[in-house]
Amino acid sequence: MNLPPRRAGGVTLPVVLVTLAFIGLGFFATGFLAGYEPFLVLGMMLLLGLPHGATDHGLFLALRQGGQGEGKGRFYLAYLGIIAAYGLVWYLLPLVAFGIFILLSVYHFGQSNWVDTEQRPTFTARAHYLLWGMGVLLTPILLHAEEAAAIVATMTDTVIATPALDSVYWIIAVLGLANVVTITTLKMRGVLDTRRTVLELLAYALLTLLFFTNSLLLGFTIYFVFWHSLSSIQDQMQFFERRMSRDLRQKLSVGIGTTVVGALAFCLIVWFGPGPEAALRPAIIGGVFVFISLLTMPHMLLVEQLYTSWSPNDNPPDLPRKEDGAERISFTQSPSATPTYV
Ligand SMILES: CC1=C(/C=C/C(C)=C/C=C/C(C)=C/C=O)C(C)(C)CCC1
Repeated sequence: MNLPPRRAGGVTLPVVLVTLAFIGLGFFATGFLAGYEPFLVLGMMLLLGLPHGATDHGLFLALRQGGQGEGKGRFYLAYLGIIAAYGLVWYLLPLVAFGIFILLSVYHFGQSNWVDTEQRPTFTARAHYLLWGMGVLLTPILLHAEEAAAIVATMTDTVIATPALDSVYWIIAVLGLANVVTITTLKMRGVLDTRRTVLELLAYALLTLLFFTNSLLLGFTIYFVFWHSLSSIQDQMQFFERRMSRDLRQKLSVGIGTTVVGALAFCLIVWFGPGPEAALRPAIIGGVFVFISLLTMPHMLLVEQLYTSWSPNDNPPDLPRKEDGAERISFTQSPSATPTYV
C-alpha cells in the first residue's frame, strides 16, 4: 500500500460529516445525545483515540534504528522513566503537573494540525501551534467551565475560579479572531493555498460550533478522536511504511489490535460492572485524565521528535520503501516542496 501524504491537515469529508451530525444532534436532540453520552465518550476514546498512542514503541524504534528491532530495553526504560518522573510531579506539585499537561496538549494538538505546512519548528510555527491548540482546547473547557473545574479539582485538589460567561465569550472571540488572522496571514505569505485556507477557516468554525452545541466531554471526544487521532494515525502509517520492514509493521499491527481488544474488554467490564454513568463521575474522569497525561507525556515527546525529522509531505512516490531494499532513509534533508516560514 502506497499511502498519499495527508492533505488539508487531515480534514476529510467523513470527518466533516461526523462533526456536522454531532452538531445537528447537539442542537436538535440534546436529550437523546445526553442518554448515550457515556457510551459514546468511552467507546470512541477507547476504540479510536487510544490506538493512536499504541504505536509509541514502534515510533521510537523507527526513529532510532530505522526499524531494526533493537533498543527495546532502552525504549521501555526511557518511557517508564519519563512516566515515573512526571508521576512524581503530579504527586508533589499537582497544579504544576496540570499546567504542563495543558501547555503540552495545546502544542501537540496545534502541531498535529499544522505540521505539514510549517514543518521546520521555527518560533513562529511553534507560536501558531500553541494559538490553534488553545482555540480547540480552551473553547470547550471555557464553555463548560463549571464541569471542567469539578474535574480539575479532583486532579489538583484545587478549585479553580471559573470566569463569568461574558469573559468566556470574549476569550473565545479573541482566540477565534487571532486564529482567523493567522490563517489569513499564512495565505497572504503564500504558505497556504486558497483551498487549504478556506478549509482551515471552515474547520475552525465547525469545531467552535461543535463545542457550542455539545457537552464538554462529547465535544472534546469528537475533536480528539476524529480530528486529532485519525490524522495522527494516518501520518504514523505513512512514516512506518518507509521506515520499517513489512515484518515489523505486521508485529506493530498485532500490537494495535491487542490494544483495541483490551480496550473493548475494558468497555465490557465497565458496562456490566459499575455502568458507564458511574464511570463518568468527575473523580473518575479526573483520574482518567491524570492517567492519560502520564501516558501522553512520552507520546508527545516522541511525536515532537517525529515531526522535527519528518513531515507528512516527505513521502514522494518515487522514494524507495523499506521492503524495496532501502536500508535507512534520512528525512532530515527532505525533498519536501512545502514552503516553510521563519
Ligand atoms: C478535555 C478536558 C480536559 C483536558 C484534557 C486534555 C488536555 C487532554 C489531552 C490529551 C492528549 C494530549 C492526548 C494525546 O494524544 C481537562 C482540563 C483535564 C478537564 C476537563 C475536560
